[in-house]
Amino acid sequence: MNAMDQQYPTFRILLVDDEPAWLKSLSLTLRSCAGLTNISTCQDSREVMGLLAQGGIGLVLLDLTMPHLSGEELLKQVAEQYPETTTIVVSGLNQLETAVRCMKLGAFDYFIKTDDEDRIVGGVLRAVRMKEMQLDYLEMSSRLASGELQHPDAFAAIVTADRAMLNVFAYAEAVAKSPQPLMITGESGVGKELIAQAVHRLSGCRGKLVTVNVAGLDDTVFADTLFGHVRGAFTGADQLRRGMVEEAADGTLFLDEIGDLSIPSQVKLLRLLQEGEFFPLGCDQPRRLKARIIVATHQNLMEKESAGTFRRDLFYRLRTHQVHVPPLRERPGDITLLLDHFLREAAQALGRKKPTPPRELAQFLVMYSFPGNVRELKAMVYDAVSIHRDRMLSMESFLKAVGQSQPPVKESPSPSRQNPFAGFVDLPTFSDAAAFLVAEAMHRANGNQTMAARLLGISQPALNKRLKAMRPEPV
Ligand SMILES: Nc1ncnc2c1ncn2[C@@H]1O[C@H](COP(=O)(O)OP(=O)(O)OP(=O)(O)O)[C@@H](O)[C@H]1O
Repeated sequence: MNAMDQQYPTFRILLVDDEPAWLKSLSLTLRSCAGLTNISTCQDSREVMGLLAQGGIGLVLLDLTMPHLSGEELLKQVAEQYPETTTIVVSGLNQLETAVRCMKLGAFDYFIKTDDEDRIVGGVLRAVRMKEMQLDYLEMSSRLASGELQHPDAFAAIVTADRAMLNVFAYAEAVAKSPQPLMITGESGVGKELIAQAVHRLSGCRGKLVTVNVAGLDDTVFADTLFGHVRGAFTGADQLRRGMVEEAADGTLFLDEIGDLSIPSQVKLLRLLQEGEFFPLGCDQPRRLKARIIVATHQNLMEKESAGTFRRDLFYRLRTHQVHVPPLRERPGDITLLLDHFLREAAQALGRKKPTPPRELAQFLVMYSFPGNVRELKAMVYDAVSIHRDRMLSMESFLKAVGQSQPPVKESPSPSRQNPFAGFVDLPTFSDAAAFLVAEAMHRANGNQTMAARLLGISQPALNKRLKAMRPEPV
């Protein structure tokens, strides 16, 4: 056995045959035609199990007619003891029954030595890819199971301590190197683009991250933006235009707002993903897709697919890997962290000292639903910092922002507008009703008097007086 350069693939390919000339010519062919360099050879089939025990071998190519231990017997032993190892038979025997028996024993493929060289090379490459996908999958599963991030620095721009967000990071890291598409879903402003940037960083791709917002692009503009055109492709095309797919070569193409894509553009995108090639307008030479595709949407594509406005085949293709970023209101702990982060960032950007937020601000924000998510919080903080004058940040701009962006009260009568006493047989007294109301407001405001007073529409001193009056007399 002689070890050769350990380069590609990451696992070793072992060629087993008792004819040294065949071993030499096969390894040379695999090296020169397929770029496979991580190859070892073995002339004595009795040594194979020992070599497998040392580890690192992912694929075995074996002959059938060998002295001492036949290829078929060896195949049986490998399948039993190393089922994760892929085996390919390359035999001198052109017998259908033997081939069927080998496949039943678990061989991945069966070739005859007189087969076309291209066929053998193609079969080996198929097995290598399959093995790579298996290893990829195993690595992904173990990373997900461990829950630990190998490169937390890739997510440094994303401020969070939320468990669900950390799970999103673990998943994103696990699939970052996969060539398959990734779909990022979540409400507007939750940080989907930041996740796409982190995945690109983790992918190890040399190329750029190219972002295209596809919302509002009609089909012609979509095709031109993605695929580009050659000079003279249409009237006015006096310059060649490189499409974004080409710009993103060896990198990532991030298609934002994918839920807004028109049906004809969906067909074009599906073709790109299925065939792995595209034609710039006016060009009859296909170009290869060399970019990894990430898409994002705030829409429910499953619903769009049921309604017939999003193609099912594209939907399933795009969500090979899928990650959902939770809305900000579901991660209240992050609100305080993000408030502090944006206060520092805004103060720095505006060349001011970081203001101190009033104590009740964080509690107040936690009660807000943030329809615009982190983007909305960021805008609120920047606005407040830009207008504040004192050392202490005022609540005013936050109250105003929340008042303005709360969704309008629905048409249907809300419970608060119905008469809560209508069903009572015995009415409570005025003071009992007021005490219940005050207790409920304090509960909803998490004990914050300023907030509770706002909910009741009275001043804070007035609320304070009522609270004191409600306290039981000391005995
Ligand atoms: N966890 C976070 N930490 C720091 N900044 C964040 C975080 N999440 C979002 N942001 C900031 O909020 C803004 C919106 O984020 P981003 O553009 O990634 O959201 P999105 O989900 O892609 O929005 P849309 O659906 O509208 O495209 C950006 O300025 C981003 O930097």
